[in-house]
Amino acid sequence: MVWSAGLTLLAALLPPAIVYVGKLVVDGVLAATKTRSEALSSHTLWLVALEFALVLVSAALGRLIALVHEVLQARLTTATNLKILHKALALELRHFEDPQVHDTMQKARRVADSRPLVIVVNLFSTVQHGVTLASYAALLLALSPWSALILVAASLPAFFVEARLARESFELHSERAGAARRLDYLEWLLTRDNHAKEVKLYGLGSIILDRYQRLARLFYERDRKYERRRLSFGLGFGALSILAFYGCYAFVVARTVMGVLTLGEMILYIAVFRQGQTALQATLLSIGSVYRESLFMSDLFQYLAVPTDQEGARVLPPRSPVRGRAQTIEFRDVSFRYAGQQGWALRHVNLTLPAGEKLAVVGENGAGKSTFVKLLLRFYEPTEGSITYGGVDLRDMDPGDLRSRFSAVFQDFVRYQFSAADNIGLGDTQHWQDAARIQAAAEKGGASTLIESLPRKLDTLLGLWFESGQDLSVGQWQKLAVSRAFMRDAEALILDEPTASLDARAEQRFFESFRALAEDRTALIISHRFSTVRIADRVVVLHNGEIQELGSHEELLRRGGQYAHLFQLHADGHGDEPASGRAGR
Ligand SMILES: Nc1ncnc2c1ncn2[C@@H]1O[C@H](COP(=O)(O)OP(=O)(O)OP(=O)(O)O)[C@@H](O)[C@H]1O
Repeated sequence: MVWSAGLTLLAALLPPAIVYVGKLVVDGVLAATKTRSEALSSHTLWLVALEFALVLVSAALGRLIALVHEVLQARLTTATNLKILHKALALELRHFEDPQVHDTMQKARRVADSRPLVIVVNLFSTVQHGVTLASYAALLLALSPWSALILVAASLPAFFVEARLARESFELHSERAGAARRLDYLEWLLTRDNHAKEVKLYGLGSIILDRYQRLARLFYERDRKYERRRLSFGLGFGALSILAFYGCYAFVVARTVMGVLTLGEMILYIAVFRQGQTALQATLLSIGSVYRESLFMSDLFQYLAVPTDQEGARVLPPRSPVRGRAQTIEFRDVSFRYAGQQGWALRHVNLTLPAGEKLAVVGENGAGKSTFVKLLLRFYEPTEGSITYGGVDLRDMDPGDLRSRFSAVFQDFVRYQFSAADNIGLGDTQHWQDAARIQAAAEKGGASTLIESLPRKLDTLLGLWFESGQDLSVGQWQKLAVSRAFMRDAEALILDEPTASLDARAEQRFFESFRALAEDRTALIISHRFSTVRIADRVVVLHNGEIQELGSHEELLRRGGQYAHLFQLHADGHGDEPASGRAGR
């Protein structure tokens, strides 16, 4: 920035100096031809050399400034992107599920690439052109204050129109942020590997492409209309400034013919007027540009200002149950409604999980199982009621502290396109490079045979996104996700359909070892599979967000309610014996 400022200031002073030396040259030539003086002509030649040197420096300065700006651009873009990413890390889950926040984030990311630099550069060039302009103005005022006034008056309307168009362009962009995101989505659908199968099988290409084209055409039409308006204004006001220039030109020529001005002065004034006009327009354009870009930058600031302080603890210092052992978890009359939704996702949930209990959560699609987990991890707060962990209200705990006590295998676990070691190690950021721990976790998660079969064992890069990556089957990825969950020495485990993609043998092994692996940790298992559910101490059946039944597998079977009914259906469909004796415990 300092380099840019210094060089820009220097560059600002050069054009008037060059013009002035040009005037001295003309005057020198006239004087020399009149007097035929040797000394005068050699003096004039030195002036030409000086002008040459100044032009050379000016050209070099231009290149140097461009270099400084390149460097600044690279640093500014990284810095802005880092800010955006830091903010993304601070966002809460509810933000990621909010289309408005997505729009804001999208707009902020578009701003990050070039706009910050454009503002900096234009601020400097405003100063540069301003300084050049001031020096021209000083020269011009000596000729005629009127011509200076005309110069300014002829440029102002263009400036105001430019500012107005800038606002229009910004509004245009803001309006269509949602549509732009849809366009990105369609593009993403057509270009990502995991969509290719369906797109090809169902022949979706033309439908998606058609939607893309229709949206893109809409954008194009609006852009064209806007650019046409800009052009017509530009032509009109351009003609006005040419008129002003030639008016003054005629005035200066007349004064020279009358002998009031020397030829050198005439050349000086014409150059000053022409370049002054250019400098003034450039100044106004830079100001307009700073204005337009700051409108766009407001998107970035709006995104950075998305409030994320709702996650903090209610009390300071936050309360924290003793670490290192399982704690009682209690839902006290918890009801929850997603923002903007009418219906309740959970209603009057009362449930106590003693430390170390293994609880299965079952229920049909949309019953509220995932919501239950989201509340427990404090991704959301109950609309009514409260949840306690080790007797402490979750709202009084630091969310980082709370989450560090849990391990989880989510239904939509992540497939990190990193090495196999990273895929497991990232489950515990404290020890993520500890090979012995990774091996042990792989063993627990049933991934050790898989890792042995990989060409570079734990160092094998997984996924097909990068060169030499090795893709895995869904079940193999799931084994890594389960291993990742065992990386951390957690107090509680959350397993959302942990065996959904495992083969029969792997599933069997998981059941057999689950109790030993879970040890005395509290565990929450969400599943539609009754074979999985039976390894739990108790089962809670959710229905429309409410607890419908609660008890052990055997109790619920005996009760003959919804659970027994579903179990029977499942057994009929799968040839499973509804015999309680086969329960995992
Ligand atoms: N982010 C969200 N915003 C608004 N409503 C939501 C959101 N997530 C879930 N819901 C609604 O809340 C209710 C409970 O959803 P939840 O995801 O907890 O069900 P689930 O039991 O986990 O279902 P599944 O077995 O299909 O995974 C559903 O009616 C669902 O439509």
